[in-house]
Amino acid sequence: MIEKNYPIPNRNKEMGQQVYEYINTLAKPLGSLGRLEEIAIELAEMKNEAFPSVSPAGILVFAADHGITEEGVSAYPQVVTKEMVHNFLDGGAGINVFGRQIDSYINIIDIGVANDIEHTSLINRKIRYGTANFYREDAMTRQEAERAIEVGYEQGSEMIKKGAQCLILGEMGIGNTTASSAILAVLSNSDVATLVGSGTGISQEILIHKTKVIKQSLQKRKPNPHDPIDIIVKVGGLEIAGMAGAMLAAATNRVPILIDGFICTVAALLAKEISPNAFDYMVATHQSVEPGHRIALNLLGRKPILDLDLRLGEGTGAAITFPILQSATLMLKEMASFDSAGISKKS
Ligand SMILES: O=C(O)c1ccc[n+]([C@@H]2O[C@H](COP(=O)([O-])O)[C@@H](O)[C@H]2O)c1
Ligand SMILES: Cc1cc2nc[nH]c2cc1C
Repeated sequence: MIEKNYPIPNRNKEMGQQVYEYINTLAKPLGSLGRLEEIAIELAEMKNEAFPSVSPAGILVFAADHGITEEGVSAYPQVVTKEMVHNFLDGGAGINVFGRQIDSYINIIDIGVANDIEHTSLINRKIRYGTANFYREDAMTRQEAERAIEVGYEQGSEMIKKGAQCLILGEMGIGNTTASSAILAVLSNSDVATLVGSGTGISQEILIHKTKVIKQSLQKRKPNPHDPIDIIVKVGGLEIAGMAGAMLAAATNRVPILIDGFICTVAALLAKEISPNAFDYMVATHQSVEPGHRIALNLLGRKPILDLDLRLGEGTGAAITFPILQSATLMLKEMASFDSAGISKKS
């Protein structure tokens, strides 16, 4: 069913144990840096390094359109995807601001926007001009779904070659909460109504309509819950598949994956379905307002670090959380020990 195997190494638990013991020598009450200590251990296990670094981060924003927008499921018109890509390229979007704040690399990738975009900084890897309307037909072909994962893998690998020490995956795609909700309903085998949300901000009336559209689409398309590629083919999104591919590249290279909001977490679930080991490299950064995000994170098995009522996407929540990961690595690198600082130990 899955044509490609990804050689993802296991996290090094022995390294984790070593770092745990080292943290206990630092000049602070035992365990007093709480989850920061857990994060430091996890990063050390992922990178197989006692003093891991997450700087610089590499941000990849995958942009694509969704044919399902024809059914009136978003608060904004499809053309906003293209307009926001221009905004990313001009440096004015939320992710640009937070990306600059953390001195990251940032690449904007057109993996399936419905319009042509001319810009020297744009990475044009367009697979098709938006997905098909999955209420009426499959979103894409199997070849396109596999290609989207491959493009993501290539983009992730390139960013890592450039020197990124962790990847932040972001997305832009009007209508992609509808695709993500459909994917999550299949993967979690739950009722659509329990996980669907207002995305960019639709009314209660449109939310009921969106729920119906997803339910009926799933009845018609019948995605195979055991075949992640088939789920992408039937109800997926090109940017969602691209993010999953980039996550597989990160995991293959022992690079931590900073998972953003609802759409990104659904991509993480797909990556985990494709290659379960990828899970070892995933850090859930924040809890989005979108109701399906809680379900997606539970299914993934990761606890988010922040809860700031965000629902923007683009990778913004992950970029905002990045300094916390950086704090964990600096704790390891720079804190003095009881011995070096001449501090008396616990009596
Ligand atoms: O990341 C999230 O949790 C999130 C939650 C709601 C909306 N979004 C963003 O909003 C867009 C999709 O919303 P919609 O209503 O058009 O499906 C898409 O561009 C996402 O980046 C993102
Ligand atoms: C303006 C705008 C910016 C976005 N960024 C991610 N999704 C978005 C949706 C809209 C509508």
